[in-house]
Amino acid sequence: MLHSKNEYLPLTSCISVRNNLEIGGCDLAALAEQYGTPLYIMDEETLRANCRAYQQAFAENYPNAVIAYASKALAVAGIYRIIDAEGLSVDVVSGGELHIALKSGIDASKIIFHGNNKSPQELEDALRAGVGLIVVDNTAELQNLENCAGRLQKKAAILLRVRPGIEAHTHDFVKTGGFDSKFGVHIERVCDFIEAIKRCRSIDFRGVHAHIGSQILDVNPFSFVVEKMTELIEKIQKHNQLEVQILNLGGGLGISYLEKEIPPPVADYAKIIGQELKYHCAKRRLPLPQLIVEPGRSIVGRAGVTLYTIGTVKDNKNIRKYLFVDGGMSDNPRPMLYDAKYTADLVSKMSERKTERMTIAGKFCESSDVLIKDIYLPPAAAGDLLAVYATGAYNYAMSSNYNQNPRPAMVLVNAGQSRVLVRRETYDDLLARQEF
Ligand SMILES: Cc1ncc(COP(=O)(O)O)c(C=O)c1O
Ligand SMILES: N[C@@H](CCCC[NH3+])C(=O)O
Repeated sequence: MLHSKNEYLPLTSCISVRNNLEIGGCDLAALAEQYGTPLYIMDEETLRANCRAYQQAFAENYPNAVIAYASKALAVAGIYRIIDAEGLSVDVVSGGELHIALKSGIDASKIIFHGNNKSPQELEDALRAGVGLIVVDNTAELQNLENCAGRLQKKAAILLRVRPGIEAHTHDFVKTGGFDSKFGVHIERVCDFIEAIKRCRSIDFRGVHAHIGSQILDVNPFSFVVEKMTELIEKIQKHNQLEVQILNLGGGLGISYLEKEIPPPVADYAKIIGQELKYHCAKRRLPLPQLIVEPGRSIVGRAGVTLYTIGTVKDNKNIRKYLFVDGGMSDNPRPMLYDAKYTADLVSKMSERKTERMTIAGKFCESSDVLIKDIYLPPAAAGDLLAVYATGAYNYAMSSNYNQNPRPAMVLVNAGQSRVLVRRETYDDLLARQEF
């Protein structure tokens, strides 16, 4: 059965007239016939609803806020277009993401450019394009940017990335705000760094940025970071006599991957940030800054489902029963990298009892190529379709051609229609950049 309150399901999930799982008005078995598997499916309604939830929550709690989609989660032209149509700005983290965003029609002034090691070429591309903000990570980068902007006779509007010393409860590899992190400038050294910024003729300091981690399922770390950053803003205004116009708090709000995992609603996240920011600014007699938040996962994660075909059912008697699918670690490396958990259903057995404990493994030549360990499903057979939920973020974005498997196609579904956002790679694509 489908419990529509399960937050890992796309909003449009239901059972089709053919008794299969349906998303965006499209029967998943029909999508498998039309496009083949593995297949990434993106539900437009869920994606738009997530954008609107952010817009509305901040309009109600802190209207001077910009929502910038962190496109590292899924940097695909058709997705950028929807994000843009919903009125969000965009955060990019490489020349490649910048290129796709610009080609997708995103106005450069709505782009925020991140990265801890931007190359001189990337900085030049960003300046030439006229991106709205560049987030400076370190001294060498400040110097490169100053030189480049001077050469181009441009002024670079920047935020300074700060390492605030806050560790959110999340996997070690997706924490970014602690003092040991590779990102940003230690909060105690920010005022000195800003003195260096003041000596730059082609740099226009606009504000500060902090991002404390990803897949955060508790709003309290966000309230700590607001307190720390307003303390810092006061220090900057006193010590550097510079106005901090913008406070960027990064992204990080988590999503549901499993039934028991319940993320805070976006409304609560916006409320706590809005409340705390107003409170701490009033306490310190600071003007309210413009706020930027950069959600990635919580915009696209729930909208995505990956569809696989089961090839083999292998019973290692008394130990483990495997379902082998036609994808795996190359289309979703998150279980292997972060021990990430997912849940899944058999598309055509949605009403059957889940009586068998299975392990879903991929087709790659690695023992770690296991997508889901110990999931209960109805008895499965070769040819059954498996839908893995909440794969919209950091799946296609982190995919590879390991074992020379072509990447799956991605389709967008809405109101019974489907269209290709990314075509399936071919064997010739695998050879396309190789020389004999
Ligand atoms: C600077 C920055 N902003 C935004 C994000 C997006 O994070 P999330 O996908 O967790 O919302 C990240 C990634 O963690 C990031 O490093
Ligand atoms: N790639 C990570 C999130 C990293 C976010 C980028 N700072 C994940 O899949 O969970």
